[in-house]
Amino acid sequence: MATVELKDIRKSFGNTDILRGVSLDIADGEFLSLVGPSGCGKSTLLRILAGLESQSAGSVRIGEAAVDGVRAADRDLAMVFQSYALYPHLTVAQNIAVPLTMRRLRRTDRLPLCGRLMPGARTRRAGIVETVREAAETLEIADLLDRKPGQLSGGQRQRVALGRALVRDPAAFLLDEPLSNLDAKMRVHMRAEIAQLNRRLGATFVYVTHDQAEAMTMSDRIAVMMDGELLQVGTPDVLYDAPADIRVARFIGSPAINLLPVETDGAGRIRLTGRETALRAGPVPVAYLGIRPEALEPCDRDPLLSGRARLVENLGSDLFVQLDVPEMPEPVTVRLPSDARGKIAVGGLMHLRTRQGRVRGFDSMGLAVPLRAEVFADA
Ligand SMILES: Nc1ncnc2c1ncn2[C@@H]1O[C@H](COP(=O)(O)OP(=O)(O)OP(=O)(O)O)[C@@H](O)[C@H]1O
Repeated sequence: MATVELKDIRKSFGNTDILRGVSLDIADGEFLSLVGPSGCGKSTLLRILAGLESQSAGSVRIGEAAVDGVRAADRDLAMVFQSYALYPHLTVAQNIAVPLTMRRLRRTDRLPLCGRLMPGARTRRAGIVETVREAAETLEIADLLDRKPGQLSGGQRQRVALGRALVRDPAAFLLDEPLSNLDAKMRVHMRAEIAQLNRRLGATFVYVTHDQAEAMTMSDRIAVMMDGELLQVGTPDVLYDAPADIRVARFIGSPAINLLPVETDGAGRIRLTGRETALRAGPVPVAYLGIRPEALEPCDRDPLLSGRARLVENLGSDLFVQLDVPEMPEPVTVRLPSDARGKIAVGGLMHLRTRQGRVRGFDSMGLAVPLRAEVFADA
C-alpha cells in the first residue's frame, strides 16, 4: 500500500492546456475521489498517474519512488474502468486469474499440454486458484466462477473486474467511472461495496467520477476539478458546508445550493432583492449568498425572502418546494421535512429565514468570503 503524490502536473494536447498545474497528496489507505464536469481533465490525470499517458510537466510519486518514466505495467497499480474489459471467452475464474497467470507462471508453465508437466507448475497453479477463490469470496461471486461474462449482470461483471484488480494486490487502486454502466439501484449498491472494500483492504483508492453523490458517499476526501485545475480538496463535509469557491458550492449537493445575488453597500450592509437583510459583509463585499435548500425554513416574521411556490415535489421523506421570488433570476429551492406535506400548495406564499452559520458569502469572483455578523430573529 502506498501514498500517492502528484506535483504540479501539466498536460497539453497540441495548443490546448488540459491540466494546468495539479498538485495532490493522497494518504496511504485513503479513498480519494476526483470529481468534476465532463472534460475537466479527471481521466487524463488518472491516466498520467497510471502511466498510460505522460505529463507535459510535473512529477508523480508512488510510495517512496518517483515513477516518471516508469511503464504502466511496472507501477504496481490496478485500474478498473467503466468498460469492464473482461475476456468473453474466459470464465470468471480465468478472467480474475489473468494478472496472476502473467505474473506467477513461467512462460513454459503456460505452454499448452506440456506446461502442466513443468516442475512446480502444479503448486503455482494451485496458488492461483486459491487467490482467485479468496478474491471471489471477498466480492461474493464465488458461485459464479465457472460462468462466462455473457452470463452475468452488469453488477456481477463489475465485481469480476474488481476481482481482477484485487488479486494483483497493488500499491493503489485507480478506478475510472467504474459504475456508470450500471442501473441506478445497482450503482447505489456497488458504491457501498467499493467503499467497504477500501476499508477492509486498507488500500489507497483513487476514484474518478462526475457524480458528486457517488463521491460524497464513498470518499474520505474529494478533489473538485474544473477546467484542468483543482478548486478544492477536502472531506465531503467541508466541501458541502464550507465550499471555498462558488463553482464547488454549485457542483456539490443535490438539489443544488441556492446562490442568491446580493448587493453590499459601503457600510457592509447586504441587500437582497433591494431590501436590507440582517447580514453584514466582512472586509470584502459579498456578491452572492449560498444557502442550501435545507438551511431555509418557513417563518412568520422578518423573513430573509418571500415567494410563491411554483413546484411542490413530495418525496415522501422530504418535500422540495421551488419558489418564485420577485427579482430573483432563478427559483429558490427549499427542503422541508415530511410533516410539511399537505400544508403547501402551488401558488401559496411562503416566508423563509435561515439560521446562524448556515449562509455562505461569495465575492464577485466567486471566492468564499466571511460574513461579519449574522443577526437573525432567532439568534
Ligand atoms: N488524446 C487526446 N488528444 C486531444 N485531446 C484530448 C485527448 N485526451 C483527452 N483530450 C481532451 O482533454 C480534455 C479532458 O479529457 P478527460 O477525459 O481527462 O476529461 P474528463 O474530466 O475525464 O471527462 P469525462 O468525465 O467526460 O470522461 C477533454 O477536452 C478531451 O477532449
